Amino acid sequence: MNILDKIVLDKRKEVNLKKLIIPTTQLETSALFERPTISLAKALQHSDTGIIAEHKRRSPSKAVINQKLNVQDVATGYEQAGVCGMSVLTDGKYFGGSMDDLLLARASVNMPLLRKEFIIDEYQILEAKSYGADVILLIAAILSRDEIKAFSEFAKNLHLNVLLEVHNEEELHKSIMPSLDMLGVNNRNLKTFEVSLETSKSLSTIIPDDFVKVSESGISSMEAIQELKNYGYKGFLIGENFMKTDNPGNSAQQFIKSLKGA
Ligand SMILES: O=C(O)c1ccccc1NCC(=O)[C@H](O)[C@H](O)COP(=O)(O)O
Repeated sequence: MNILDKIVLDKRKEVNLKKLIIPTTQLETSALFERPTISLAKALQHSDTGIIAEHKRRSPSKAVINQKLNVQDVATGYEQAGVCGMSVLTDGKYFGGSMDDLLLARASVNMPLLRKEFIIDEYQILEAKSYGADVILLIAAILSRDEIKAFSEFAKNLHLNVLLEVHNEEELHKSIMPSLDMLGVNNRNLKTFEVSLETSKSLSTIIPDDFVKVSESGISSMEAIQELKNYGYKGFLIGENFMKTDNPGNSAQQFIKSLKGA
């Protein structure tokens, strides 16, 4: 069994258990549920850098990245650096994240927050909204077309942005639909962990112009961003490159400064 199948299997068990502890009615009546959301798609369209900075303690491909920092400091550092939005990994078993990370990030900043999760159930979308997210991620590799349609429409009804992630042509063709805001190309193959920016370049031509294009993973230089911009990318999701440092906010600030000066 590959790692993605294993993650999904664990996620189903986790979600089924969570439903017993916090019922959907409780999520829907939480204080944060009715708040207005902030659009990441709009922020990216109007940005000259397009950086979405991630909070990522560890990962299946890299084990430990940074266990020392707290999410509030990382979030405020990213906001002060001028990023367009922040991605918060909420998976505990494989990434060391939690829903509390999302909540604490929401309490600290006023920029678009993406819940980075393996979404396989509408329950997780309600959870995302009630813990302060503005955007959800849907991963084409683990969802059918019908699920992508149902989950994205469900999220749109909650005024959440939807970022749909693909890694190859087949996933892209399966996923194109009007209920998506952003199309993300993950440069990392989530089954083998191989990373290549060529994936973003080659898929760029077949992504319709109606979607904001986001390139994800393995981005660590401003040269890479400048090149990806030539392929129409507006958003750049960066995790490890910032999180492996002692001060991710500072790293993001330096990165953005050099991007703007280039
Ligand atoms: O990062 C991993 O090892 C990973 C493994 C399996 C599924 C997902 C995984 N990562 C999620 C992400 O998409 C990245 O955290 C995100 O794009 C940032 O990537 P990077 O800048 O390379 O940390």
